Order: sequence, then C-alpha cells, then structure tokens
Amino acid sequence: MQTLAVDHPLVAHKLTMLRDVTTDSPTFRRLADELVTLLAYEATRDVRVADVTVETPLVPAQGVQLASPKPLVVPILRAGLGMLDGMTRLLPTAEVGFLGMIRDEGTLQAQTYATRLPEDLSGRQCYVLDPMLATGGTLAAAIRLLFERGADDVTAICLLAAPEGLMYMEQAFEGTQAPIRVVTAAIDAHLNEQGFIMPGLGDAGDRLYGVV
Ligand SMILES: O=P(O)(O)OC[C@H]1O[C@H](OP(=O)(O)OP(=O)(O)O)[C@H](O)[C@@H]1O
Ligand SMILES: O=c1cc[nH]c(=O)[nH]1
Ligand SMILES: [Mg+2]
Repeated sequence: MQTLAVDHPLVAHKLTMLRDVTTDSPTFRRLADELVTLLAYEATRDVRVADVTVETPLVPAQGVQLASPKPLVVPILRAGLGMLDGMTRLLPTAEVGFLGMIRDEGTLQAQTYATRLPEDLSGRQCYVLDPMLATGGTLAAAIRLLFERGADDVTAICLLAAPEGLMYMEQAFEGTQAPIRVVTAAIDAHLNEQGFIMPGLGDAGDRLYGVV
C-alpha cells in the first residue's frame, strides 16, 4: 500500500478551516469540495490513459485520453457524498457507484447498509471517497468489496487519516498484488478512546449534513 499526505499550502489552509469548530456547514461543504479537487489531482497521477491523435487547426498531434473501461468513483455514504462533486469535476466521464456504510460507535465495526456497484469491476480503476480514515475498518471493508468484484487498482482519497488506521490497512492488505493507494490531506496524531481522529475535525458526516 502506498500512502501520500499531500504537502501543499492550499491543502493545509483549507484543512485548517475544516478543522475549525466555528466553520459552519455550508462553508464546510464548500471547503471539502475544494480540497477533494486538489487531492484528486495527486490521486489520479496513475489514471490509465490511451494514446490518441487529434487534429489541431494546423497538424495532427499526439495526445492521450482516459482509457476504457472508465474509472469508477465510489463515495462511501454518508460523509463521502460531500466529496463526490469535487472528484467528478476532475473526472467528469467517470462512472459512480455507491456504498452505504456506518461505523457502530460502540464496537467501532463497520456495517454495510447499501451497495450499488457494477457487478463486474474487472480491469477497473476505482477511486474510493471517504473523508475520515480512523480505525480503517470502513475503508478496508469497502476495498475488499471492490476486489471481490474484480477491481485491480484502488485509490482512496481521505481528508484525514490516523496512523492506527493506516497501519490496519497495511496489515489487512499485506501481500495483495493489486496497487492500493491512500491519498490524504494529513496524517493526524492518533485516535482517542472513542475512535475519533485527534486533533481531527470531529464527525465529518455531522459537520456536512447535521446530526441524525
Ligand atoms: O475508519 P473507521 O473507524 O471505520 O471510521 C471512519 C468512518 O466513520 C465515518 O462514517 P460514519 O460511520 O460516521 O457514517 P456517516 O458517514 O454516515 O456519518 C467516516 O465517514 C468513515 O466512513
Ligand atoms: O474522527 C472521526 C472518526 C470517524 N468518523 C468521523 O467522522 N470522524
Ligand atoms: Mg458520521
């Protein structure tokens, strides 16, 4: 597994505003959207392209276009939905699948309550969107599901990751041949007793959409 914490002043600036408890929900949504687009630029560095020739007004020119099959973007509901527009802005022709997952706040185990993905993901590059990689249970379960359907290359984009979750992911996918990448705006210090990322930004789903 490869992990990339994107080191860029605009990423750091937007993340700081996201962390701020006084940032209201509309501003939080806008910042999350902008931040994802910046992270997506790094996360798509290995997106597959095919050679193509186009006619300029003057001569033919060699270039590239996104290869087929097109990448699949998978936001993990609920909080991952706040990252979808920022991602598809950069990859407008990608298809979108959905996973609904919730972490039991007592046991910290992830449960899947909705799956809407293509049955066959053979040869597909997948981009999983989830703002928080805490224990890693949710992301690992999501990636296992994608591999079961044949995905051969998975990149997760997270706004924040905890060292404990990254270590859990390393162990969960040790020996896996397929590339797995985690791209994040920052790796925070640790998890607290409730499994929250510290210093973190609180409950990402609640800050995006309110407490339910
Ligand atoms: O790494 P983990 O320990 O598994 O925790 C991370 C998960 O927890 C949050 O979702 P939550 O369960 O709060 O659902 P929500 O998006 O509906 O708020 C977050 O968006 C991740 O999906
Ligand atoms: O810090 C955390 C951990 C899990 N889920 C969140 O929304 N925030
Ligand atoms: Mg939540």
